[in-house]
Amino acid sequence: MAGITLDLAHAYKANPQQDSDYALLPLKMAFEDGGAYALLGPSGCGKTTMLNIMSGLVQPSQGTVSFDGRDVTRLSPQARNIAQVFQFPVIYDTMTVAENLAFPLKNRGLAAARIQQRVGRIAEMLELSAQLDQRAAGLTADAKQKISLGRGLVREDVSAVLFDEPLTVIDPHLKWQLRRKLKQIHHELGLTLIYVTHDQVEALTFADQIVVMSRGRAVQMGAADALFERPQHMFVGHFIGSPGMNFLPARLQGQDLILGGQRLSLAGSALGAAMLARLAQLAEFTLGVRPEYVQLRPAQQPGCVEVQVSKVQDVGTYWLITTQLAGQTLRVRLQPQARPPVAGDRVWLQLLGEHTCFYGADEQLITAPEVLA
Ligand SMILES: Nc1ncnc2c1ncn2[C@@H]1O[C@H](COP(=O)(O)OP(=O)(O)OP(=O)(O)O)[C@@H](O)[C@H]1O
Repeated sequence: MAGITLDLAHAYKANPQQDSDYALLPLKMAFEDGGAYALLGPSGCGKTTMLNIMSGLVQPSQGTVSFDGRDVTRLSPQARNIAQVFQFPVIYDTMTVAENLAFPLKNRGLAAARIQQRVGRIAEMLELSAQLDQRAAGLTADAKQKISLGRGLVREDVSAVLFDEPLTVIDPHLKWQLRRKLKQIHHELGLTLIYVTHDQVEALTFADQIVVMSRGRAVQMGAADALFERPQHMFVGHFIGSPGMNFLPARLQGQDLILGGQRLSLAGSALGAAMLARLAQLAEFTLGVRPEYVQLRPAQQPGCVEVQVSKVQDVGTYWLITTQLAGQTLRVRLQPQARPPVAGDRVWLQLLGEHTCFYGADEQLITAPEVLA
């Protein structure tokens, strides 16, 4: 197992001139030995490029990759001792399940008894024990991909196991089970696992630390609660959550916040002096608040804004209320209640509180402990 450090940038084209020429903009990042990480972001943001740079399938155009402090930038995937699992099964159809799982161990020259023991353990974890003697050719796509996962996990001596959207071909119900299983396997085997996905639920279920990526940039690395509670970049607020964070342009005038043409007194609000001083330096900034933290309040309550309800949806465990404030959409998640508002109503919302975030040029202006200080 190894800790992996990246200090690099990558462009597939020669002589990159502008940000959009890079698949990965300059970044410095450390993945700890034994950690479970997800690289999360939309299609084309650079996840696979980052994974392939770690495995050695792609050489970065600038900078270095280190394993436990040793520069491995020019080493092949074999020399880096990496296991990689791809979107589609990579197995030998003519071999049995057991032979497929044993293959990476035989290649390393392990003793037969040790191979049998390890194959048995991995098969049990992935619920493949009953199929060990079957030929892979006759198995379902789901079972074949489980074998691929098993082949990735079977060796104890790898530096890391890298997964590139490994559950794409898996049936939705089994997908849910396998995600949880992978997390359990991580705890049991203690391997360094790095997992690429564009699915936030997959990332949040599997990983202890998630790297959110957007257009070649790693915009935040953090645990699920940090990404939810304190997105450091507006993209994280937008991408994580269902629906994502609300964003509204805002400015300060004296002790009042101007939001959608309405004036909110900040007297008695939860915002601390440091935050107010920072906001006062800016002509305009963006207020971010998650739909979960917007509160419905009685009319004319100080510190609240008046909005018009445009849509009310019953989403089962909560109501999703869509409202409009001076041409901006603001979504609210409400617990089911006797009399939810209806489209066309005018209601009052409290947006300010300990969970409100502020952004300038897409970046969070001030971090968690200082917001209320
Ligand atoms: N071999 C290549 N040659 C040239 N450009 C490439 C190559 N591979 C990827 N790219 C480009 O680099 C950028 C990042 O691609 P990458 O595959 O790393 O993103 P991704 O986040 O993994 O997306 P996806 O989920 O669609 O695979 C994209 O603009 C892509 O078109």
